[in-house]
Amino acid sequence: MSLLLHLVSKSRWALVAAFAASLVGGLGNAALLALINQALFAPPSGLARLGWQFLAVGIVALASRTLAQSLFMWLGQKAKATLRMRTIRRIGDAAFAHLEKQGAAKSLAVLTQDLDTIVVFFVGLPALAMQSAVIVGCLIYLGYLSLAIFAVAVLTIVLGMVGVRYAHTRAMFHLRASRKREDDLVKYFLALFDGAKELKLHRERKRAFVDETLGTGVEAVRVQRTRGYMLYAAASSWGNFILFAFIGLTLFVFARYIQTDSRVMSGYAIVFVYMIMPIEAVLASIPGITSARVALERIEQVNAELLPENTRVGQPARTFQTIGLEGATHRYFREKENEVFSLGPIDLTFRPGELVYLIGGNGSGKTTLAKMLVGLYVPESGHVLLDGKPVDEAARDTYRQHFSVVFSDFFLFESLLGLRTEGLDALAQQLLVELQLDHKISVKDGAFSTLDLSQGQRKRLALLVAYLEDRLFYVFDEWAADQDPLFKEAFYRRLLPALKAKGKTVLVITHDDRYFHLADRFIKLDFGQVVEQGLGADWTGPGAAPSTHPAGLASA
Ligand SMILES: Nc1ncnc2c1ncn2[C@@H]1O[C@H](COP(=O)(O)OP(=O)(O)OP(=O)(O)O)[C@@H](O)[C@H]1O
Repeated sequence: MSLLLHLVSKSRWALVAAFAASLVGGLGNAALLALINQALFAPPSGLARLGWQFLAVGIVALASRTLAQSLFMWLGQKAKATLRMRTIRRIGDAAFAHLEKQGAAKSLAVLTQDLDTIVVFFVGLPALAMQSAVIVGCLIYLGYLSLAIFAVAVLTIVLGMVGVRYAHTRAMFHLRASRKREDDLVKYFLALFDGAKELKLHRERKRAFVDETLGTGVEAVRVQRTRGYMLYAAASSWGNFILFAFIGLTLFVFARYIQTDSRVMSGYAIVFVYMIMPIEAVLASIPGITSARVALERIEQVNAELLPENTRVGQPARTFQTIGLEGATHRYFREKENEVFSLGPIDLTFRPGELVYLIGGNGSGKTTLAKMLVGLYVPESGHVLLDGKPVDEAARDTYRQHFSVVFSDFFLFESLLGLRTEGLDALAQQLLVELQLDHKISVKDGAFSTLDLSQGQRKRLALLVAYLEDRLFYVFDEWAADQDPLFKEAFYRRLLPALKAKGKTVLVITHDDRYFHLADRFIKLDFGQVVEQGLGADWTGPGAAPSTHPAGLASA
């Protein structure tokens, strides 16, 4: 709840005003009751005065109710927007390794479900505050009518609360457990889309996934939610029973022993009948409050897991002398297989204008090395070096701005975000022509007209974005893998040398051994270790003899 208090403390005056308005509204309702009771026994001459009072109190009650509802609604939406931006910022600022480990499902569940639960709670607050005020007002009126009855009423409330509290503790357990399962459900919902092809092509797989994996999860959430809400229903019935027991005892037992006149008796009757609805409403709102509490816990937990990097915003240097790794290591622990993949220790240095190929078999650690080099992974031991100096946490974000990377699992945004070059559209359009994408896409105000492209075309577009970023160090992770021979040829023979000629450092992760000789040097990885290094010209493996004959294109 501390998060909620922190949130509302920023709008504390609105909150105070909302509660005050609710209180006035609720007390106004109780005052209307008292006036009705008075009117029943007032002489005709006193009715006009009571009528005016009734009208005035009625208007005040209505106005305060409207004000309270509007304010709580406003507070609810504000809390949602603030929490949403807070979570979005947390995700944006979190270390890449944390994001990769946590996956999207947890945060997605927070950004959608949990935030909505909190708004529902706020929307329900005016009713809750007002009904509570009505109950308080009714109790005060009861106390005014008879202190003894008031004491019995308080005793009844305490008794009712003990029962509700017990049910609440049990229900909370079920609601918490069901909320935890929701994270897995969101993950499976995403898999329904991401794995649509695989599911459509295999009926048994789809059946197993939908009926067993998803079906079991959905059923488990249903069972636990139902248990939780049924406990609240039982608590609500208990509350009602206690209330009726109190009314029965007061009217039929205590009234016989306590001196009462008919005005007091009718006052009891009106107040009791009037109190039933607010008490039921308050009891009914408890599950919503609990759900909001569970939602807040999840938001706090996800935010706590996404630790922000403690980086300082600085301008990246326009040049560098060396970028490298010194004794750098990284490990992945694969829980399911109970296996560890270790990369390193790696010692490497890169200089401006160098064209380096990183080669090695599948799973040898090339992508992991690239992620460490560009500052996405922090080496578990050793360092990333910029001009011979270790890059610490504060400098890491600035360090990353040296790189432009097209990963094999790259992502394309719908526009050229963060690029403010003069004549950006024209430059992009020109590159689209060179990459033979101009018949498919156009760029207007930095936005692409479409991203519905083939994988090879999308990669060319990613290359265009990287080119426009105009960074000092380029990394391409198996870029050419999805390209046809002509583009492959253009990539290795024209584009990479052109970048090198511009003084860029280029690290190319590749399996295309027929081009290895074009590198200034190559680095070979095997099982996470550098096993071979040399000049591209000295490459003696497959494709060592450079092919410059056009016939080579066809056989690529
Ligand atoms: N996020 C991850 N969590 C756990 N293990 C991982 C993760 N990413 C990669 N690995 C494992 O680390 C090893 C190295 O992976 P990496 O992607 O660096 O290899 P690679 O040489 O780039 O392979 P490829 O040529 O197939 O792309 C592999 O065994 C892979 O299964």
